[in-house]
Amino acid sequence: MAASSATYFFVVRVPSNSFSPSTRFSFLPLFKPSPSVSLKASPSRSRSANLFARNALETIDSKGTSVSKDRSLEAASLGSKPTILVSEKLGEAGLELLRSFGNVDCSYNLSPEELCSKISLCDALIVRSGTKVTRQVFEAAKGRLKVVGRAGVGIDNVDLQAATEFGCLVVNAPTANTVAAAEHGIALLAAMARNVAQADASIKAGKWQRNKYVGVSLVGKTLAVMGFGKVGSEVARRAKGLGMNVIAHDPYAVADRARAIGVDLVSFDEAITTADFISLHMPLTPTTTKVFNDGTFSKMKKGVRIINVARGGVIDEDALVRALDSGVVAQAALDVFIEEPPSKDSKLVQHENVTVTPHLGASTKEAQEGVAIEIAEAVVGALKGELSATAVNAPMVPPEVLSELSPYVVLAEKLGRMAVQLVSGGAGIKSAKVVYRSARDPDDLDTRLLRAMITKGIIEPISDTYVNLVNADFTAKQKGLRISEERVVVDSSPECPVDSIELRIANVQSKFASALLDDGEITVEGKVKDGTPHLTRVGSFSVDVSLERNLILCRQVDQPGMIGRVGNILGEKNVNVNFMSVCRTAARKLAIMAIGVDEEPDKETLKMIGEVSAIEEFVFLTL
Ligand SMILES: NC(=O)c1ccc[n+]([C@@H]2O[C@H](COP(=O)([O-])OP(=O)(O)OC[C@H]3O[C@@H](n4cnc5c(N)ncnc54)[C@H](O)[C@@H]3O)[C@@H](O)[C@H]2O)c1
Ligand SMILES: O=C(O)[C@H](O)COP(=O)(O)O
Repeated sequence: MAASSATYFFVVRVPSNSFSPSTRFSFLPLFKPSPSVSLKASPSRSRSANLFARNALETIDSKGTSVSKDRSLEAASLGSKPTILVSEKLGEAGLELLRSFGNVDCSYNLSPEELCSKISLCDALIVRSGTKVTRQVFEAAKGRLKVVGRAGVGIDNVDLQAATEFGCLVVNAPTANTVAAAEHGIALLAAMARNVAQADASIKAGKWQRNKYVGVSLVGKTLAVMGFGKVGSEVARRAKGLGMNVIAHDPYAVADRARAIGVDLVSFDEAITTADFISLHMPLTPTTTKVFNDGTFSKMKKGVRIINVARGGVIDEDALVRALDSGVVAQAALDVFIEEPPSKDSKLVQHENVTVTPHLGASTKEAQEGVAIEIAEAVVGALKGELSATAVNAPMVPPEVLSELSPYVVLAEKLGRMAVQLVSGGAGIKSAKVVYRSARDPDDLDTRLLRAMITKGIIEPISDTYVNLVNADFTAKQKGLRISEERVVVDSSPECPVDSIELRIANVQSKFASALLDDGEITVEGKVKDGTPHLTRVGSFSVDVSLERNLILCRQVDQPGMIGRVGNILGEKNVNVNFMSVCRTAARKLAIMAIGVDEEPDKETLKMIGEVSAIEEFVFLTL
């Protein structure tokens, strides 16, 4: 049954007015309008959506969720625009941008229950550090939530694992508040050294305590910056300007970058044992949690002063109280706490040698406007299907790579969809192999996107799981599907990233035996021609048919009149043929006919095709 690859084939291009090839590429089609509503919104619906946006803004700062607000959210969520829930205060410029794209509901101070009850009506959620985006939130979203935007840097309040499992992209705004946070760190450093907060409180209480509030000087002192990233390096730069000797500890920082601003990178122990001031700027991760504890405080210079504008959780707060009481730590200035807000009777907050601010690091007008724009752009881009440069739980693919790979991404998904439909009982697929033929060096071809789309193509037709670049690998693992990849360097133009993609599925039965190679693997291969994905091989049969909507594959005994006979059946049933390709092993021997059709033929039409005597087997595939 398998034909040699040296086959004859010819192609009939059937002009069709009704078909318009899909030109828009979207690798992460995150927002899909509600299926219950027509995509062409009536003018009245557009008006009500705009009205909704206005109403929503009027809910700012309202505690709790009024019935009328949720009704408008429900109404808007059915429309053709995405619904974006903003759960903490966001700069106006960002809100404007969001409103120009979707329905925006600003509901602040939601309880966890209120957030969970709203979230299934929302396509995107924008938070700052005050909203905990837990697994329960993703569960309650029932698959609708596609993007979480963190208007700021730290994403420790978002359950990233759960986001990934639910295919929800998380993006942050990592740059716009850097300077604000660094300035706040310096403000706390200076205020602490000169007892500004304590002296202010004292004088307001009617006292005049000049001897009590004698401070310490900064010039000539050693500052250890723990975490030499964006904020840490800006703090270091400013501290140098104050005449401090700055050292830094960061296991991942580049020494040259530090040296360029006159900072030595040192070990953790050297940093904490030599510093007079220690300023914390690392993220909260399992490794940094409570990294400042009884053990580490005991190694510090007696009388050290600590500033924390990073995350409360990097310090064991009880241990810090002990270190302050014993005098090992002379003073601390804290903007962040394990629990926010901290309890009123927190020993740490109430300690006389502690200066506190309520997580104000990013709170300047300038930073908040910048963050709002940065996050709004990222969320809108993600909803449009673009990959954000600030994606936290998805591989970052540079825009130029993305645009180059875009037609191959479509091809990859269609090959996956095709292959799974060729398997009888598709759910039993355990492994798939993808072979990329390319003139490029394997290191010069990023296939993560292609692999994700093949996974999407294989999984989506046989399950209700939504697959995208975020959750593709996770979902494949969950379903017990192992995707292996092979790259074959071929002699073609390196201008073109991929010459062909071949997908093989082993250890399965096929409902179209001609799709099996001699080794028993279902094999389909495709290429991109003039920007359009084409099927170029099924099993060992060469074909050439553009992968557009629906495809009928027939194996037949080659004889005159076959194209006409099948074409007539389809024509009589008003099924528009847009492409046809026939490949045969030799004249009057076996042939494979691939027919692209715009409409899905009904069962009767397919039965009639099957009854054509020369047709040995056929399959209908939806792409
Ligand atoms: N208080 C605020 O309002 C405020 C504002 C902005 C940022 N932040 C927080 O400040 C921190 C830093 O922000 P950023 O924008 O500079 O982030 P960043 O990612 O640019 O820098 C973090 C640095 O920490 C380093 N790091 C990671 N693990 C470390 C470890 N174990 N020891 C030492 N260094 C380690 C990383 O290599 C990185 O260079 C984050 O926790 C962020 O959430 C707080
Ligand atoms: O990580 C951050 O960006 C800061 O902690 C700012 O948090 P905020 O947005 O809640 O002010």
